[in-house]
Amino acid sequence: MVILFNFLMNFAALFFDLLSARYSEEQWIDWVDRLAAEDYVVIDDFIAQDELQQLRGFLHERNEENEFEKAGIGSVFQHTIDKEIRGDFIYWLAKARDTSIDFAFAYAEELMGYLNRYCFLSLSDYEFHLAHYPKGTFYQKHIDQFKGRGNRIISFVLYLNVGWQPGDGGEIRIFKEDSTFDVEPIGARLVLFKSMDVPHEVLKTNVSRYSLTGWLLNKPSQLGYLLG
Ligand SMILES: O=C(O)CCC(=O)C(=O)O
Ligand SMILES: [Fe+2]
Repeated sequence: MVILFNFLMNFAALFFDLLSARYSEEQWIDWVDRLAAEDYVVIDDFIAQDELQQLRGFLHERNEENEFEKAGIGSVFQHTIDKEIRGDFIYWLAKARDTSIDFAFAYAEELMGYLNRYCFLSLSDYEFHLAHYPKGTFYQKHIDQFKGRGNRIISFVLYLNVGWQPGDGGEIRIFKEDSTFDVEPIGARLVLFKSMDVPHEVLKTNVSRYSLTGWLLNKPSQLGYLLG
C-alpha cells in the first residue's frame, strides 16, 4: 500500500514537473554545459513577453509604494552605503509574500535542480531582489561574494527593460582572464555566471535600468533580506 502510494506520488510529481517546465531537458543541459565551460552564459528571451510585463508591473508597483531601498556593500556587519561603488535601489523578493510573480521563483528552482543534477552542486536555496539603477548610476567592478560568507555559487540577472537602445549604457561588463565582454540589459535576457570566478561591473546607465538579480546558494540564506 505504501509502495503504491509512493509510486503514485512520484508519478504525480513527474507529471507536474513536465507540465510546469517550460524548457526541455536538452535545452537546460546545453545552458548548464556552457555555464560550466565558459563560467557564464547569456540566454535571450528566457521569459515570455507576458511574464516580462508582469514582472515590470510588479516592480513599478513596489517602486511607487516606496518599497525599494538603497543597496549597500558588504555584510550586515560592515554595511556601508556608497554611491561611488553602487548606485542601485533594491527590493528583496520573498516567495511567501510576492505570490503574484510565483513563476519567477519556479524558474529559480528549476535552474537549481538542473545545476544540482548535471554539475554535482549541492545548491539548496536562493535569494533574489529587483534592482533599479536610476539614470547616471553604475556598479563598480566586483565579485558577488561577501567576505566571510562564501555561499553564493551562481549569479543570475534577468533584465526587465523594454525598448533598450544602443547608447543607453548600463551594460554588464564581464571580465575574463585576458578580455572583457559587454552585454546589453535587454528585456527577458538572462545572464548566468559563477559567483566566485567572474568579476563584473555595471557600466553607467543613461536611462532607468531594471533587473531581477539573484544567487543560488549552497547553504540556506539567513541574512539575505538584511543585506543590501
Ligand atoms: O545588473 C547587473 O547587470 C549586475 C548586477 C550585479 O552585479 C549585482 O547586483 O551584484
Ligand atoms: Fe554583481
